[in-house]
Amino acid sequence: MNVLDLYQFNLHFVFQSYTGVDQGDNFVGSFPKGFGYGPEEHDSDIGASGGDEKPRILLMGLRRSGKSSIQKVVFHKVSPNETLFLESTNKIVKDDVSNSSFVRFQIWDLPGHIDFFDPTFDSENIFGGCGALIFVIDAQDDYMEALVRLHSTVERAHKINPNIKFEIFIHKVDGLLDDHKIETQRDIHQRACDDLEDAGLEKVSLSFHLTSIYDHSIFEAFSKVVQKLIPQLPILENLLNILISNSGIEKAFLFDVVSKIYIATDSSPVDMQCYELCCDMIDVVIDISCIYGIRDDGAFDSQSAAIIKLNTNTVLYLREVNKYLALVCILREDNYEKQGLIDYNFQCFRKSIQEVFEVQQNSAAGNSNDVLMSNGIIDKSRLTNT
Ligand SMILES: Nc1nc2c(ncn2[C@@H]2O[C@H](COP(=O)(O)OP(=O)(O)OP(=O)(O)O)[C@@H](O)[C@H]2O)c(=O)[nH]1
Repeated sequence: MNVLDLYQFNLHFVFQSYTGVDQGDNFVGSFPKGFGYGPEEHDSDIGASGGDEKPRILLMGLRRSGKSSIQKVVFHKVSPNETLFLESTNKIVKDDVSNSSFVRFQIWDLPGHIDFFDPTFDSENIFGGCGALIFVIDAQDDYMEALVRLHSTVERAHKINPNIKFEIFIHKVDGLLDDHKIETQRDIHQRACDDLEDAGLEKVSLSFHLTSIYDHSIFEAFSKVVQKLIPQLPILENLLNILISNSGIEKAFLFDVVSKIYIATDSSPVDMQCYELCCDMIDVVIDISCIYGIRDDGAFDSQSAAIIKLNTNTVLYLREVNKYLALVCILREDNYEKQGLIDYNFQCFRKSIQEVFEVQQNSAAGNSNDVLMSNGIIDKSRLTNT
């Protein structure tokens, strides 16, 4: 069920600006031209060299476990039902996700049948430049074979690159009852860790996520994977903490608009319903922009903003941070009375984010990590509550 239905809210839009897109080629709900991850999808033979310095995320797992579906749903806006007809992947499929400075990486979808001992499988290159390895396990199937495969994959990958982060997606949990989900996660966790311990690899840490393409869990899990690859994460979290504590905001997410993965949030726990609500708000804003927008170079600009008042005395507040990032906040209606303060604090927040970008660029140009560390601390006095 759509979360928006649950809340039965009265919709009050305040579009301070919606500079939209050309309507000719796009129907409502689609992403406008030039507002996607781009068609840079390459097929590659096993062992072909990547030759790109962007962080790499590998999608691995047995055949039909759901790897390609995850990639298509999260990064190409394919609807979950359409994945029923996806063909099996026979080669490594590389997908370049470069839509913002914070979210720049490649996803490599590896076929389920890969043989590590095949001489054409260049594991040094494939695991060597990899930031995170997502191993997908089909929770609706017998997972014993998948666990054996997971173990050999982790063993091999860790030997080549000890810095890889291993993320286990216990996938297709939409078919399981709540109790069964928890029990499956516990069992897989236990067995996978026991296997590693037996092999003397107890120091290798695995993270587990319950996922499905039929709800927001896959976006949430991907958000967490991507966040681990963002060196500026502590700075971003700190900025969000300062923003919410000075503005009477309950929860704030910094969203990558296209994928709807959140690249940072404040340090209060993430409630799935809040996350879904914020995702739905982004969809609504894009749809409205597509219908009523007047510009053809993107759905947003720096002045774009939207406010939705729910009949639960809650306000959703969305502001564009830049072309790719949006701040989405949830706050009580009473606190929204100080809109000027929130707007002012947001401007400071946005400026600080830009500084983080600039420092990152300077750092890349000067090839100095020190620059990032020394200049990355944002001046707290810019977020004021006076
Ligand atoms: N119920 C359910 N089915 C899913 C989910 N994710 C993927 N599937 C289905 O699983 C089947 C296999 O998905 P693929 O994405 O082709 O699997 P794959 O791992 O890429 O397969 P190979 O390319 O053969 O390695 C498809 O019919 C999908 O619709 C999910 O979250 N829930």
